[in-house]
Amino acid sequence: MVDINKYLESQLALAKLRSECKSKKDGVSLKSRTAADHISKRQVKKFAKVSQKEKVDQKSKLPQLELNKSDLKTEPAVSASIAENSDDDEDYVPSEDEDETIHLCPLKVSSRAKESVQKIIDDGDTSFYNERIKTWRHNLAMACAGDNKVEPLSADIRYILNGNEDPEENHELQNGYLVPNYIWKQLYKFQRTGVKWLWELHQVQSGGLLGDEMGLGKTIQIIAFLTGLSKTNSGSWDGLGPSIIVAPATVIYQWVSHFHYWCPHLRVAVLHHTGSHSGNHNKLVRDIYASHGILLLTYAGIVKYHKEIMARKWHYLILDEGHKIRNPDTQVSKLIKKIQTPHKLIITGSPLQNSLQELWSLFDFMKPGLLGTYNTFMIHFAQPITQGGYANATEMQEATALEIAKALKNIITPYMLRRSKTEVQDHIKLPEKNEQVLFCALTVEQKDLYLGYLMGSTVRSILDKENKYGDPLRARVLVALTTLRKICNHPDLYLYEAQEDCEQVDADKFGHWKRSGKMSVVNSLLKIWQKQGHRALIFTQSRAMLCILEQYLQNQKYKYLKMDGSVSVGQRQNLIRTFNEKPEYLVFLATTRVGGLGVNLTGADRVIIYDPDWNPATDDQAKERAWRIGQARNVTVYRLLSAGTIEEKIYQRQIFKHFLSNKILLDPNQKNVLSTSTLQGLFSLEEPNFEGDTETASLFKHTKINVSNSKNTKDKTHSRNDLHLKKLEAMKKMAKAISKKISQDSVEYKNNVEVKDPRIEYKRKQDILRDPPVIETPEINLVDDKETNVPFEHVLSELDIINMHIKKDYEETLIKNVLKNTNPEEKEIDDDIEPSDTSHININESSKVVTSSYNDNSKQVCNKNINNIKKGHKRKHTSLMDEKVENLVTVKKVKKKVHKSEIQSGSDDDYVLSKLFAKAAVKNALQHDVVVGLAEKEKRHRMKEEAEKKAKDAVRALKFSST
Ligand SMILES: Nc1ncnc2c1ncn2[C@@H]1O[C@H](COP(=O)(O)OP(=O)(O)OP(=O)(O)O)[C@@H](O)[C@H]1O
Repeated sequence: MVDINKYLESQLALAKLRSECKSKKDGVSLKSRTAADHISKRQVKKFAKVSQKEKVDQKSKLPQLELNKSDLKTEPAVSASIAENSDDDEDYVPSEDEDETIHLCPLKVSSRAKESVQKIIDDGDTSFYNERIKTWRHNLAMACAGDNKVEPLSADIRYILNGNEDPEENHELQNGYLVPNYIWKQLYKFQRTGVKWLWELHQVQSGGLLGDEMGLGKTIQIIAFLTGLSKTNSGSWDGLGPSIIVAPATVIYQWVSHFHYWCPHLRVAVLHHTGSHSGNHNKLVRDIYASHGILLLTYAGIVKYHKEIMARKWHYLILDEGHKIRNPDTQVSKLIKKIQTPHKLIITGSPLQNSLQELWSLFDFMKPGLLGTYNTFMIHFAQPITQGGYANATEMQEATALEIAKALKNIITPYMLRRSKTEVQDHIKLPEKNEQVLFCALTVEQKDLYLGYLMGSTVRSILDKENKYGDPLRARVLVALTTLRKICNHPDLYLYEAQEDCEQVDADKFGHWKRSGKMSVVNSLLKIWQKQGHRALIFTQSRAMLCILEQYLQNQKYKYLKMDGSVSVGQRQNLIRTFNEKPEYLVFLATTRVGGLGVNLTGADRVIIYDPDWNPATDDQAKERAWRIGQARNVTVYRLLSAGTIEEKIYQRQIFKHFLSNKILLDPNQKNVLSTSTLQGLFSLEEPNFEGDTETASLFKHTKINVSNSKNTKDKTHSRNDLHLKKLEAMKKMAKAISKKISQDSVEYKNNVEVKDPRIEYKRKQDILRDPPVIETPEINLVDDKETNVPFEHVLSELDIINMHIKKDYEETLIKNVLKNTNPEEKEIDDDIEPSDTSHININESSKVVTSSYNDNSKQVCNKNINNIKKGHKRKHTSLMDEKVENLVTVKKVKKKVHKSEIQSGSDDDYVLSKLFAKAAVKNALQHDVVVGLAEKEKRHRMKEEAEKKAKDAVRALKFSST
């Protein structure tokens, strides 16, 4: 006889298995798998194209970058050929082009960034230049005559208005070099040293690198020096001859405005299609050359106008952000090195970014031969120093690296002047800067998509040891990493790519901030900062992400300005000026590449680096836009990283590069920390360890920020917050226990009372087991929207938090159920809960009242809440819950009163962090400065002698190679 129960059981088990397989293959959802399949198919097509192109390139003998797995173990560097072919991925690919570009965003974001701003006009147009000079002379004469209402102001006019008499007065340095007093007196002491150093280099006709940290006034030092030359009637040009300054597109007009202010008599023209010159650009070059003026070009401009430029011999060639020629193989590097001039200068705050090869390229421009031939330098210097930097280096390798790094430092020191902000702090008195790395949790959707893609065919093909998928491995790695980074930023960046062309984008849902862990953090930060009166810069690598952020800012009605490649080069400086001058703008939103280099954005005192770059210098440059001369308020920088993902690996890689760079530029004894990463490691999703730390946080444990223990913290806020957290945890545990009990009770109860049919009963049991009551983690958001006069911090008791922020009224239902289904024998519900911080709920069947071991106050609140629930009273916020507005505080109308003490940056930051931790949006925070500046002086004497010998050999080899 067939046992009907057994049959049903097996059928149910089968059905369950099928449905599980269908919905969650390999632990990811169907949606995730479908998206990964779509994307992988497209990517395969792309690889085929790249592979084809590489074959063609090989045939035509174009410069090739070698591809092998060991390369990728250390860095997934990018080849130009790949960049050209991966249109969709160009956001994350280094590029020189900062000119107009298209948006890759499906949203139509109305651009409020296009403010009507006045354009800076260069001296390309001769009549305009003559007019400007006339006005300046007139104003100067008026100022000398005592009129103090002249406009526009230049440095010399201001000097007169400040009570000085003679604008022509000069300060004389050695060998008759003259610098006008109106500039000299304005320079900080270290800047004067810079001008003297430039003059020394000039006299021996040597090139040099001015490498002061970002924001210390390199531009002013160069302008002061050139002004001095123009006043010193000596040399082959009898003063200053025609000169070229090459600069990133975003800052060429910044140069114009600085020249007009500091050195109004010089003619400064922009050779770019946005410049004021009309007619033939050859004529402009001729005019500027004849008038001993300054010609400003972008790096792309060098390629465009190289024939006109190379046809002449120039007095000075200055490369602003000269690290742009760090790759010796690019066309622009090669062309720049061919321009005829005896005086070459590089200005950059990031002279060494990725590898020592870059240093070689910079010196090859400004001091050819100093570092020998490329091959000799790489073998005798770059390789041993890099090797010694890895965590798995032998003691011998470390000692050798140390000595060679010292030798290299000695060689380059005379031609490189670099001062850090710390060194000159006594002069410039910069406010404090606090820099933190926030490890943000992925949302459930992001995690699902991330894992789905990791299991997809693109990643499988990369990790396949036999590599049966064929070349190009590098292209596949790059594309896969880029895809993962998109998921980390926002799921829609990935899903949009995965969908079919004909599918419509739902503009309401697309890019919603709640679907991205990092955007949720941005949302909290901006709310808090707006209340605290801070203003923020937000940098992201990708234009599509910029678009999503812009849409978010518009939805939230924040005032912002936006700058990316689509903003005309001629308008960028004005946009920056508008932001600095108008405090009503809360946010300046920019792509790291366009807005992160060379510009002054001191209007902001908060910076968010939304996504990390492989190259730490890119992020460093961006964050320094706010923390520079001219900044009066303390600056806080947050780098956002998705915990456990590729972004953590990028950050670790950044730290390694910092060590490498510091070894040469600062301290050869820099300690190494990281091992080389593997492909396997890049394509994984790390879970936090047993202590809840992310991989990086556990590596740099000593720099971890413990909000509750932080010294500067406002004690009250923290202890209160700590209390909330503990109680929240306790409440969560309690909720779990109650829920468990309810399901048990209800099963038992129904078993006894209702159920007759064994098949129905079995099915019901299975359903409960398959779909246990969902324990919603109470999501909290401590930031309020509405206003009352109740102090913000005092409003939220722990019960309020639970009651206010739970989803779908879970807790209310839960308590109601408990009241209905209490078990007299069950006293202590949860053994895990510690007596000190918990509410051991005793359930009294007869009275059906929940009592707890809270203090009286809490008890009252609790009872009041329960009574309210019983009476069917709902809090005001429930109406919003009904509208399914999750994550928003809707409870009480609260006005955040900003305490004076909170205005101090330190406590502000701690306050902000405590909020972020409380919401569990941030898993860990590290003090970035400490991580990077970790320079334990580990002297390794044992092998010193041998290492020194190797270093001497290296220097000898280098000298030999350059003769
Ligand atoms: N001596 C000075 N007097 C007044 N302002 C100064 C002085 N030196 C620098 N500044 C101001 O400091 C800011 C930073 O200067 P600048 O842009 O030249 O820095 P930088 O070193 O070139 O930075 P970056 O490497 O980021 O390009 C500018 O706003 C500049 O006007």
